[in-house]
Amino acid sequence: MTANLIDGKEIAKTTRSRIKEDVEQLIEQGTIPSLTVILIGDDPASHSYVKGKERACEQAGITSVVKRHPESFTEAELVEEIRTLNEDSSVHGILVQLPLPKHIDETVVLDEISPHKDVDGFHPENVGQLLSGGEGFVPCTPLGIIEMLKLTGIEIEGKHAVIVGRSNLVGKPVGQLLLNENATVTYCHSKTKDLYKHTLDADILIAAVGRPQMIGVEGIKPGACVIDVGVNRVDGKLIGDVQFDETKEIAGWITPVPGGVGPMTITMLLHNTVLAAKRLGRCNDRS
Ligand SMILES: NC(=O)C1=CN([C@@H]2O[C@H](COP(=O)(O)OP(=O)(O)OC[C@H]3O[C@@H](n4cnc5c(N)ncnc54)[C@H](OP(=O)(O)O)[C@@H]3O)[C@@H](O)[C@H]2O)C=CC1
Ligand SMILES: Nc1nc(=O)c2c([nH]1)NC[C@@H]1CN(c3ccc(C(=O)N[C@@H](CCC(=O)O)C(=O)O)cc3)C=[N+]21
Repeated sequence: MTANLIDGKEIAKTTRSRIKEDVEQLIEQGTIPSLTVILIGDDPASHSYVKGKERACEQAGITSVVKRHPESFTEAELVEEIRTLNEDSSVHGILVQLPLPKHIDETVVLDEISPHKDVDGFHPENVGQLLSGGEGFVPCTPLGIIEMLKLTGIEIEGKHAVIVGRSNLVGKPVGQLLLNENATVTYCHSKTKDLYKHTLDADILIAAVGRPQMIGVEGIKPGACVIDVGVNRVDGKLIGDVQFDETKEIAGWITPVPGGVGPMTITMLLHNTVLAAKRLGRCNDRS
């Protein structure tokens, strides 16, 4: 059997044209959705991701502003900048590109972003909303994964979802979303013993580790849906966390890298920015 490919690029394209219509409607009503990205330091990968975000905003009609700062930018300066953006009613979404330089405390910074503008969904208030089933912002990569599964028609309810990776950015929130969709969820991580014992039972396997091709075909249940979140640059090429060529022969569904989860992450950033603009617009109407 050869797996069906989940074409993230194509799904992202369709979803982005829907978002663009929403943006046009908002603009007619007098609101131009706007995202500000803060980027510190000169990590080439971060600069390249941010470029991708800028391009996607432009195509969707969303205003994007990138504040680029040198590695020496201080935590106090960053907090001050975030406070100014929180107060600025023309800014709907704020994103601080991670990772931050070592001298800046990520928790301090992420807590400072207004939860109403936190389009990454990293603020504790939004994390709490995700746990309690509230209406906060959901992190983009996990949201993109669920959207892909739904639009592809893959059933989640009652399925065993196994997640390899438990980061705040991807692993934990994607598990919570799958649980909210009535999957049975297992988390694996670096201390997990006998990893494949767990992954071999996965109907839906989410690989979010950041180690090139660490999950081999021997860890895949035939017919499973395999979502590869890993983006690893090896010899100038992008490689996922799953051994794609072998796995695609036995899996039911698989996402490629590149062209899988990545384009959906950016699409959900656009989605969250539009959502923030709609919600903040409503607040301003009331005041
Ligand atoms: N496509 C996209 O849109 C995005 C892709 N990514 C990519 O996804 C990958 C993961 O990102 P992120 O979650 O931020 O990474 P982190 O480094 O924050 O987390 C990695 C996780 O993998 C676990 N892990 C490490 N080694 C092993 C092992 N040998 N066996 C099992 N688990 C292991 C860690 O366990 P422990 O907690 O015990 O340390 C940790 O929970 C990266 O390649 C990143 O580039 C990230 C965001 C968006
Ligand atoms: N505050 C914050 N929010 C994030 O969401 C965030 C972050 N920091 N730091 C880094 C990670 C990583 N990430 C990716 C986004 C898009 C692609 C993506 O579009 N990838 C393309 C390939 C792009 C390329 O060619 O380089 C693909 O997989 O097809 C990948 C990775 C978001 N992250």
